[in-house]
Amino acid sequence: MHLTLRNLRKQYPGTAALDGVDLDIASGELVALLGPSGSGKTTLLRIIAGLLSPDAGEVRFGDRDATRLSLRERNVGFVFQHYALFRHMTVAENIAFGLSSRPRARRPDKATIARRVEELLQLIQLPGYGRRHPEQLSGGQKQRIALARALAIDPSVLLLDEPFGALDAKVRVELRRWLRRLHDQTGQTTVFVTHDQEEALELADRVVVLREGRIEQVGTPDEIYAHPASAYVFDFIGRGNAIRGRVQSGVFVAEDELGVLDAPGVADGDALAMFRPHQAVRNDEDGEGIRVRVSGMHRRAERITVDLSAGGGNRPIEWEHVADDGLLLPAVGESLVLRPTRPRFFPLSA
Ligand SMILES: Nc1ncnc2c1ncn2[C@@H]1O[C@H](COP(=O)(O)OP(=O)(O)OP(=O)(O)O)[C@@H](O)[C@H]1O
Repeated sequence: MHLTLRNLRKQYPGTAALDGVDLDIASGELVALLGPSGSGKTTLLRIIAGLLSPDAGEVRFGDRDATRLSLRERNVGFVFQHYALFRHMTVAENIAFGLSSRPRARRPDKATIARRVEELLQLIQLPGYGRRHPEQLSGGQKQRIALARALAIDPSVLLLDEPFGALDAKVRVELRRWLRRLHDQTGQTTVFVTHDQEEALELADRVVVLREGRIEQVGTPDEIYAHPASAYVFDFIGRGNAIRGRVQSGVFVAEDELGVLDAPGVADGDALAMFRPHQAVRNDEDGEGIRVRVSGMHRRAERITVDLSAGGGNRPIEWEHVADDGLLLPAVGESLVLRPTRPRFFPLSA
């Protein structure tokens, strides 16, 4: 099932939760909606689900205009952040719910439902859990059951609203890999909401970055990471350093005479130079780079971060290394020139 979203708008008093969203989602794609709190992710997901009506715009499921259809009529599977399992029901009854609550004419018989439940328990790798009750499950298991329940109805599209948001970090990582494998098996069109960029980049075929109710960029994880369309995306997608300055004839001159960087092909004007903490080298010889002073150093697992400051201490810069025995680190207090190996330049509007 492919989805087409056209010019979706949703206004709340004082806030445009969605301000003209256009998006095409191909059949079988796993798309992540990524953005900070308040950027409109949940509003968009709920409009796709039919839980919320847009003020304007169109939602198409395949060739069908679904804008005014209910959740049930759209036949979507939905998983919320907080396990919405029915506590008084067994796992099997929970998974069966969407099928067993159908009107009699469309309800499969008991044996068919039982077979489907068994299939789904296998698929989510929890065979034999059918008789348990939700309180006998871990948080991660509950979310897998919630997913099985959403899949039971053979949904046209699977919609997941921060499904792993309430789980601890290690379980989250395991579950997102598991979800990716499951998706590769089922090929189910899936839209996944997250504010965690690592989760989006690891899981999705394509990532949609939202900002204040608009789409800032859509692309594969590699495109989004390597070619962020704006300083906003660069910043949101990973850690980054930023230096203000001005580009003139292919050279970026950092403000306050902090240094210069080659900026071939970049348009003249005020700009922000951004680079990742691990994409920089020391370059005291030929002068291209930013003059900095080492203000501190800390180690996190296998990584060492050197804290630098440029221009009298008010511009912190992080320079990250993977620790290895031969590494020659500068001393705290030392001055050096740091050359970003892959800087990106974004125009600064006045
Ligand atoms: N029922 C509502 N009434 C008023 N404003 C709302 C309502 N629902 C959402 N909003 C506003 O719309 C904007 C988008 O909200 P939305 O929940 O879609 O963001 P989000 O990206 O999902 O955020 P989060 O990650 O915090 O869930 C926010 O500014 C929010 O305050």
